[in-house]
Amino acid sequence: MQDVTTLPFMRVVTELGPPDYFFTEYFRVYAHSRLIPYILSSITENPSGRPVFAQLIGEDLEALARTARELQAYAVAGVDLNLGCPAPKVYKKNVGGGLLRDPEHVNRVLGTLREACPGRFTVKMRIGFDSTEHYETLLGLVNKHGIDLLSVHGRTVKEMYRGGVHYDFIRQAVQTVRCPVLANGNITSVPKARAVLAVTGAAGVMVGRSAIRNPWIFRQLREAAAGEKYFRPTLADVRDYIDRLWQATLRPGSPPKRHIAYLKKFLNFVGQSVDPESSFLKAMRRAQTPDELFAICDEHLLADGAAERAYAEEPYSGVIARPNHEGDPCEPEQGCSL
Ligand SMILES: Cc1cc2nc3c(=O)[nH]c(=O)nc-3n(C[C@H](O)[C@H](O)[C@H](O)COP(=O)(O)O)c2cc1C
Repeated sequence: MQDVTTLPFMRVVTELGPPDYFFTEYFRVYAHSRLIPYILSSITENPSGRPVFAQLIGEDLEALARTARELQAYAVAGVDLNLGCPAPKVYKKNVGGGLLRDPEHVNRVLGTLREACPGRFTVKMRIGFDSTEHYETLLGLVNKHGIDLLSVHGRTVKEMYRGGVHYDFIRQAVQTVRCPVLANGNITSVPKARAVLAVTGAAGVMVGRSAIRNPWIFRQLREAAAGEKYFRPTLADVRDYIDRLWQATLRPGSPPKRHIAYLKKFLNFVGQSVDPESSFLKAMRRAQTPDELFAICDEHLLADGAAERAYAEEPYSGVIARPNHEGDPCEPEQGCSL
């Protein structure tokens, strides 16, 4: 995820229980693009010991092939193509989710990247742009080009992040393609993952936003899959997570105000499971200094017996991470805002 699954966040998740695989935020690929060093560092300095796939977004065949070849010099588990980003600035350039309107060009892109990737070549896609009319054709292309792994976010681009996820379409992918499929979209907890795996028959799940809210989710999923009682964090664990995030994302010389703003993006998700009245969220959004922010965290997560309270497994209903900012999580020109 853009501006989230950075090296510092990978470090924190690694400490708390990493996923089986990571996917980098995407490298933008165009005629004169270069591999961006800070994204590359999540591959070269990957602290997790888990495989990491390098994700690309683009539509220029020559540039995609060149980039895929360049990546072979690094310890990547494979190259992943983004066919899902719903940000208008992105899809208007006919990349990410925008490419789903043009299966013929997807065919060329997949053919080019398949040829350029001697190792694994994987695809992350939504189920269509504004309808699912090309979905079957796109799944056929996944088979035609021998894609090694397909992750499906069960919404169209135009649906952004609204409404339910169409898990029946993920099931259709599982029944159609020859490679393993990861189900993506609103995998919020162990019970939700179990339900989605049962409905879709997918080989696994891909977790996005819930990893920000609940970085223990990968550990929980692994423990549950092994038939063990899985870890249930308390609010004290959440307080510790916030400390880790703060430390990991500190940049020398960066003004505290900027750092607070960055951390608040994460806390917007974290707050969804702290209390049903959004008291923590409302308070932390007002914090101006690190001292204020940490005092608010202490008050809501540690004081008066809060420390031992369970962190809710699901987000509280009606507690939203990004009020007045529906959809559009990616503003790649400015970096990405959550
Ligand atoms: C802030 C943010 C950044 C994202 N960046 C990417 C990205 O770079 N590549 C990608 O494939 N998906 C990206 N996504 C989409 C997620 O990977 C995922 O498909 C989507 O959020 C639905 O899954 P979830 O309900 O588990 O979050 C991003 C999502 C968010 C919220």
